[in-house]
Amino acid sequence: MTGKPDVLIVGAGAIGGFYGAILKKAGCTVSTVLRSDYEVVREQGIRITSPLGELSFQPDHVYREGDLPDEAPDFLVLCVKVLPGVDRVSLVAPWMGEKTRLVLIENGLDIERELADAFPDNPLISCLAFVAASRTDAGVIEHKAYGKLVMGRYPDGIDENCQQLSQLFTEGGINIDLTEQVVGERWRKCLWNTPFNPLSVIANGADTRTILETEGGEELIRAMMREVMSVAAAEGYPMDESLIDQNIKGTWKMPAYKNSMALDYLNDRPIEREAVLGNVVSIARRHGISVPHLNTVLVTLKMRAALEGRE
Ligand SMILES: NC(=O)C1=CN([C@@H]2O[C@H](COP(=O)(O)OP(=O)(O)OC[C@H]3O[C@@H](n4cnc5c(N)ncnc54)[C@H](OP(=O)(O)O)[C@@H]3O)[C@@H](O)[C@H]2O)C=CC1
Ligand SMILES: CC(C)(CO)C(=O)C(=O)O
Repeated sequence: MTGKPDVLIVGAGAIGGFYGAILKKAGCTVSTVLRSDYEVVREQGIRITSPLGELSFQPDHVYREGDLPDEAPDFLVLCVKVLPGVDRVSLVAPWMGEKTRLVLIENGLDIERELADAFPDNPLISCLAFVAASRTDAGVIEHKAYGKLVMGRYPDGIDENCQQLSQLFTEGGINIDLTEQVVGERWRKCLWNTPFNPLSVIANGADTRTILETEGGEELIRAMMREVMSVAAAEGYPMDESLIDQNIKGTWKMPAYKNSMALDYLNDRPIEREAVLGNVVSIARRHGISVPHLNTVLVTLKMRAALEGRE
């Protein structure tokens, strides 16, 4: 016993492994539920290279689906990709206790609702990760840069659970922005992800530079951003137009970068098309808002997936 909370990471890939390491550094007991990396992580732990220094760690327990922990964790941190074939409710259900706080570190819009409905009595903390990390081999994670988390209670507010988790991440060396409006923050993050991630896949895994430097590329991104903004506003999360310029300028300043969806596509893994793009188009439809650029990208991705036998 460390006196610090027990944390269970479900889906310890790039994000789960990295943020699990931060919580371990903060003194928490950190266990993992793994699938394909189970044997390797049991033997060798999670190896991480990072500009933050040594973060590699051996999880306190290494589980796989079907195992049952002796005690439910204080925090269950879910970091699997949000994919149509992945039943996240069934995945976490066996590990949830009465007092377990459920934490999501995942991309996408409207991804909390099904978990909030399934576990109405467990506090739900939703987080957005601003980090560049990837899993380069089984149990091996490369953290390249950044790491900030934006965090709030779902659907809104900041409670003592958020404060406690935020404190732990801070102790582990990560910057945290606590927000009263985490859903609004998801829209702000998707202002970037919803155009860039799917477009990089259509462009065969293109990086940010290629997208912006291609004639018409920046214009296309701006048009998609405007559509995301109009849907967000209809949902009650208006954003200032200047955010588009800020995002574009910030991206020009970054070195060429392949986002997580581009990496999934290039590594032949399923992409989070619905969580990042499809849900935005569905919400637009509900409000009767026309989003022709987003819809074109969505339908094109579906065609590609059909041709490539991806779904
Ligand atoms: N990587 C990044 O830089 C960023 C990622 N994000 C978001 O974070 C989330 C996680 O992404 P990331 O960590 O990159 O993804 P990874 O693919 O690296 O990790 C996901 C992990 O979940 C595991 N998993 C899936 N299903 C199960 C299961 N049934 N039981 C146990 N483990 C399972 C996978 O195992 P297996 O190998 O068996 O599939 C894998 O280890 C996504 O929503 C992503 O969009 C957000 C910002 C940046
Ligand atoms: C913001 C960014 C680009 C990395 O933090 C991301 O969310 C992704 O790679 O999907």
